[in-house]
Amino acid sequence: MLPSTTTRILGSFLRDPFKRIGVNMSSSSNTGTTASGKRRKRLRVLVDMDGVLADFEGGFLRKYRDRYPDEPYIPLEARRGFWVSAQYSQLRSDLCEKAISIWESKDFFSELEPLPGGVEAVKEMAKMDNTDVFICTSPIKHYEHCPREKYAWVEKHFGHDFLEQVILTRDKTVVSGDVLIDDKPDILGVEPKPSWEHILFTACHNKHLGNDCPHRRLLSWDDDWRAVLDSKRK
Ligand SMILES: Cc1cn([C@H]2C[C@H](OP(=O)(O)O)[C@@H](CO)O2)c(=O)[nH]c1=O
Ligand SMILES: [Mg+2]
Repeated sequence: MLPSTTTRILGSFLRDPFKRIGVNMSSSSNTGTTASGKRRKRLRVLVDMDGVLADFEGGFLRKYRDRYPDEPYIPLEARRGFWVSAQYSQLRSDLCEKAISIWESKDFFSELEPLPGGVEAVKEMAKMDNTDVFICTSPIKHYEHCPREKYAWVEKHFGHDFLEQVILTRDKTVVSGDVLIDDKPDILGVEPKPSWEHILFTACHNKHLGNDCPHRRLLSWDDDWRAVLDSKRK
């Protein structure tokens, strides 16, 4: 049985008591109404976590150098390719294991520093009319610490209620949305045509990609993310 309108509105209020319920009520489908009476598209924004909100690369390098002070390392300016372990194994094959040991350790994900402006931007998005924001992040398969620590990170930086907005998935192509802001250049999965447009968030490992990479970019959270969202409402 379909939930009644009241149940849906109540559910939406309980999920986000700070959102203006009046706007949600006028948007039982995916549209809302502006002050001028025009229908406005309701937007679903998916925001990646590592490399977009949380500083995976910086956190990795710091802990790798602390644990293996005598081993060679790759400075962030020299990072190429999404997978850290792939580049470390090119440096010396046994460094692959050492790199992996860092993000499989307890406290790695929970202690990542926020990237500048990211938490503030997502909080602002979440308050915008006609906008639903989700943090869409992939856990590593070594699951002892990572999934719990990703939730702990969101709770620490956004508060307990925002846990409602977390999507943990290894396949982001099956998640529906209008945009996915993500630092991984190739996001593949079982769905060949994901509903979202991938906006590539610039990171040390992807900034050198030129025309090989067809996506629109956000250079940082200082870049005009509001314009990107507006472009998807039209
Ligand atoms: C192994 C590895 C993981 N990650 C991140 C990406 C995923 O998080 P996210 O989806 O939040 O970006 C997570 C699991 O792969 O760890 C990197 O960014 N670089 C790496 O080299
Ligand atoms: Mg990422």
